[in-house]
Amino acid sequence: MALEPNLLISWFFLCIAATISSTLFFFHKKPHQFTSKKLQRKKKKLPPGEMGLPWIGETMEFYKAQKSNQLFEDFVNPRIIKHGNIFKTKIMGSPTIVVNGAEANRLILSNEFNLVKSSWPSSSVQLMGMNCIMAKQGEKHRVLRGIIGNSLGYNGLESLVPKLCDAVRFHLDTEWQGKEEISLYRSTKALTFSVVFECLYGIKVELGMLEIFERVLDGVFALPVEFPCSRFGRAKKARLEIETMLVGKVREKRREMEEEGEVDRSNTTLFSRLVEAMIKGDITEEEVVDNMVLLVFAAHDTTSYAMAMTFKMLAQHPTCLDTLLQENVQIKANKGEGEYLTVEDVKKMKYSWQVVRETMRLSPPIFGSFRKAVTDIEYGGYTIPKGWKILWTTYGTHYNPEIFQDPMSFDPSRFDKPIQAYTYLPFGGGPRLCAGEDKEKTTIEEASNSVEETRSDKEDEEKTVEEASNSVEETRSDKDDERIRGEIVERFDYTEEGSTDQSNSKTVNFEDHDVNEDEMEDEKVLELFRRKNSLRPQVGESNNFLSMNKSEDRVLQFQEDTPAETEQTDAFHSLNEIADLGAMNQNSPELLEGTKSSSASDDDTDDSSSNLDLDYNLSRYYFDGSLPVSTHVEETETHQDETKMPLLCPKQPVQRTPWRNCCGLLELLRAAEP
Ligand code: HEM
Repeated sequence: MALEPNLLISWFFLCIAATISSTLFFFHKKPHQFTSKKLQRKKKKLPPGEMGLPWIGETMEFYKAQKSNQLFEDFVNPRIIKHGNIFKTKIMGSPTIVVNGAEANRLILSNEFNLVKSSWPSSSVQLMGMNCIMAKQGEKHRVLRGIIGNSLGYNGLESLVPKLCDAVRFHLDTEWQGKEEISLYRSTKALTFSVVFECLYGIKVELGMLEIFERVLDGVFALPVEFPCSRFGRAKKARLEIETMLVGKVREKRREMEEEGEVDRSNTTLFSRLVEAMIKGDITEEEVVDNMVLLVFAAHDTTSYAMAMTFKMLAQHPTCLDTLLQENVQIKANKGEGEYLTVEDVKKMKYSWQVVRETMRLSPPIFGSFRKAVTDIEYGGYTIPKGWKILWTTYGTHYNPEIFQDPMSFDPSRFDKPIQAYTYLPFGGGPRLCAGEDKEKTTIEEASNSVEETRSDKEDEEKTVEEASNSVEETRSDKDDERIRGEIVERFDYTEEGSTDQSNSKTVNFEDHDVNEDEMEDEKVLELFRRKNSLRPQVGESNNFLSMNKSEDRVLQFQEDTPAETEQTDAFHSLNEIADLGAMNQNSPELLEGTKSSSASDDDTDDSSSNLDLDYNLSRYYFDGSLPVSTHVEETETHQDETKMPLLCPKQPVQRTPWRNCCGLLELLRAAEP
């Protein structure tokens, strides 16, 4: 009992100590937390821009621009002018930051898995498959990348090149030989589709297969609403058909390979490599099938466009065509009768590759693509909040006069000089750099060469062909490719989603932010826009702008006046089911209508009278209606001596000049001479 007062005193002091320390803690800690949060919130400055209407945001403007194939010109560019190279918007429920410029490209593309992750709309993921490489992160991505990359790298190409030669030759013989009219884009599509199936998979293309795949493609950017009659519903049905077919092929291949035992490495296809990995247990059957589906689209839809545009550019630039032909003549001069091209020959096609690169600078087959921030990213004085979508574009640098002088002119020789990293991005960059870059290069160049072979049979008699130089320097692009590939392997650790490795990053914050995550998760944003052509000027190039618009208007005026155009479009409708182009399709008949009417109402069209021939020809670039009608090269960029150059019209009869060795693509260009 005597201890009681002491206990009380101790208790009393204890209470006082606790009160003081908790008060100190409260006053010391809480205000600090409060202040820092406030400061942090203050630090998070969103880029300028408008979020538009609730939920819908600026989706309507976005769709409208996309529908008229003017996504950059009508949606991105006006906002760059207003807000700068980085701006915010909201598209299809997702808050999105659009970034432009080399620095931003580097930050976003090189920090895949660290700061951002690839982010596809749910319609695309459902149609390509949850297990395709584009939807994979981390280790799974690395494994798939290894399998695909090995088949498409230069080593894999060694066995692929002869097959590509055969495929191109066969296509020219069967589809071009003796024809007076060629639908160029349809033709390149059919060619690249068969190249993927027959050369990469070793599967014979059967009648109707391309059409089924086109039905899937039609739904890739549609709203994921699955009614039997909706575009997405039709696409899903087509995907199921493909899946059933591919599962059968995969199982058959597996049986075959298991019975054979050791695989003959010299004759492996991408398909057999995928199945081999499945047998080893590295990937599943679903992964094999989904990646086969994805690769069909990734490979054929892009390459066919690049190929068609390359031929168009060559048709419009005869001096470039001559130089390209010379290069091919020289390569052929060193080949024996019936001898196949090799990867080394392809490497020598320096100028041919420059032509293709320049074409893809002006008309990149892919507009750009979307990512999603996996953490807050500080860039350019602004915060890109975690969970927001990020759209990087090829156009932000491809059309920049500070990077590419006189950006709207077609000048393959600009690739003589080194190109700054992350300014030229038709194949993307970073860990998701296109896996098929080398193969794409080879297919297009082979088409030129096969054609050249037929042409030069005749030319050989007329010309003394110089000895081809076997020591053609490795192009800068080759070195670049190697470097980038090296970067992918060495620099990027395949850390799982949400990794906080900041080695390549700018300032990175890891705090959560106020934006509703459910909203972020909405995957309905359109991604990977194939930006067709319709050349437009760069921001601030007002002189160019005017003259180009005039030029385009003239073209469009003629389109309206040219009955051939309607015929072509009609023929296209009856030819295939792709004519069922919905509102989202950039090449829809509505687009044709829309373009016509807008041109008709423009006053500038009168200026065109002095260039009727040129415009008439230009106006014929329909490519089956699958490309925008306004494909043309502006008068300003055409050399004086080229202005009367007749242009390749895929549907234009070429009877004026007899076909010499008639199956060549480039021969056709020649045949269009007046
Ligand atoms: C002109 C032709 C081509 C162009 C312009 C092109 C463009 C691109 C671009 C821009 C990307 C990156 C997308 C992104 O960052 O989200 C990409 C990725 C990819 N491409 Fe291509 N591509 C072409 C041809 C091919 C071919 C022929 C193949 C295969 C045979 C292919 C297979 C792939 C694959 C698998 C990916 C995904 C890579 C990954 O996620 O790691 N592409 N392509």
